[in-house]
Amino acid sequence: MSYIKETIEKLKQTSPAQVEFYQAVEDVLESIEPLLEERPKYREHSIIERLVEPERQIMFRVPWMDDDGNIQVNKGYRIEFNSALGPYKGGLRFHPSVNAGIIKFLGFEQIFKNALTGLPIGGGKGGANFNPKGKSDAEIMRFCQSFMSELYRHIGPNTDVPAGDIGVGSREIGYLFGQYKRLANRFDGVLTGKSLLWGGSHVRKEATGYGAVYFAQCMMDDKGDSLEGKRCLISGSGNVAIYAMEKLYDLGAKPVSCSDSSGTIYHEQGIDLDLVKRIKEEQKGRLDEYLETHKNAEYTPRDDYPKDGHTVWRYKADLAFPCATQNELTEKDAQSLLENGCKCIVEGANMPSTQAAVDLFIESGAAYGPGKAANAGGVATSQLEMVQNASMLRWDFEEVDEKLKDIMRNIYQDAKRTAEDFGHPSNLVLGANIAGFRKVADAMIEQGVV
Ligand SMILES: NC(=O)C1=CN([C@@H]2O[C@H](COP(=O)(O)OP(=O)(O)OC[C@H]3O[C@@H](n4cnc5c(N)ncnc54)[C@H](OP(=O)(O)O)[C@@H]3O)[C@@H](O)[C@H]2O)C=CC1
Ligand SMILES: O=C(O)CCC(=O)C(=O)O
Repeated sequence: MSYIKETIEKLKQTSPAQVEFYQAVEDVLESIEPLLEERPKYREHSIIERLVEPERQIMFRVPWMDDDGNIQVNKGYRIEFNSALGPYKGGLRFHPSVNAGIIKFLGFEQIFKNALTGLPIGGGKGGANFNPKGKSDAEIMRFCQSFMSELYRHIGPNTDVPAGDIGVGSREIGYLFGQYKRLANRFDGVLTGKSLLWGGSHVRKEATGYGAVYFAQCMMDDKGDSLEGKRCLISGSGNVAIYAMEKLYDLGAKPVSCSDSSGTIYHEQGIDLDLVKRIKEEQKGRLDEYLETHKNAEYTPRDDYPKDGHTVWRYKADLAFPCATQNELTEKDAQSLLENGCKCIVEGANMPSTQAAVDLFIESGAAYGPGKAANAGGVATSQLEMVQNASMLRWDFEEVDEKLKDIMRNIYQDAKRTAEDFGHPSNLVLGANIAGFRKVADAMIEQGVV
């Protein structure tokens, strides 16, 4: 059995039932095989064995009271995965599907993504199996306060700096920060994605979606093409999807779909983004409400999706941006996209394509931008927020946006160059994994056995 296969088998025994985590580890380890052959020092220093083991995992009870006076209990998590490059950095996810394996896969991805940004941030992630849907503002606040009552003792501006992810937006960050400040008696940059009123950075809200589109722009440039006039499929209608669509419109492309966990909207004339923002950001509603304004749009409820995939990927388009959640794009979906002439797939979400779908994209020669590279604009801008907080400064929108563009361009170039160096030009999965891994591994060696 190969060293990589043996490592994964061991992981399955010692961390049982964490399938998403195995998927994320396999993706990285299989791509770095050529590097491990070239540099035996990584095996001599047991870098892989150390990397797949989080430095610290915190699991805690989150008790809170609902509006009817009933006591509810959720499971809270923070995984401080790797601090070789800097303080742990990564979002918090509030979603009923959250479990230890999901947080572990997200934390593992975050290590390499953060390394790729070239900024001094380590990898972490957290969350709770709490469902914010249908909860009142007061319930959300009590939940966030209870969550932070445990988390506050583990985080700090130089140790671990959480942010948002699925189900955690500016409202939740506000309640979390308020409780942190009350308990710690400190006003510092311990969370990112804060409101512009009290320490947030311009562009953080937009950064993941904008960054994914800047990454797509680099990919199209390399093909001697542009985004101008291109039809784009988007999944999701949350933070990442909305600001990806906004930037696509800015650059002359046309997003024609979006989705939420209940169904998919397809609108041939282009998604009405103001309406989606109103439904999802302001009213926290469901996407089928879109049809009340646009009777000519198509809505497919989730129950009517094909058995082996997602309706959104069955439409014809030039580019696809999966921006909802992990494993939302199956092998069958990848086949449909490619058969329909889609030439560029750019992941706004974390690990949205199954391994079989990724393999198909790579074999087909389509341009494929893996999430850990393409969606790194969010965490990179979070780091820019940390810099502004530490220096008590505020940069304007254009300044942060320019820095974001540069960072995305550098990530793209780094992944592309590394893929070429290892004899797999245009395989950005291999390029991103090797480029990210190498930085973390070298830092770990320099810091000794810790
Ligand atoms: N926010 C950020 O800065 C970053 C986010 N990401 C990744 O991007 C993705 C989206 O995050 P974000 O936009 O912040 O989250 P949001 O909570 O703002 O939006 C998530 C969107 O995806 C849909 N969705 C979530 N879970 C599922 C599911 N199980 N099945 C179908 N649809 C689902 C939601 O539908 P509904 O409205 O019905 O819940 C919603 O439309 C995630 O993978 C996240 O990890 C990556 C980098 C940074
Ligand atoms: O901004 C951050 O710190 C976290 C972003 C995040 O969770 C992610 O990149 O997946």
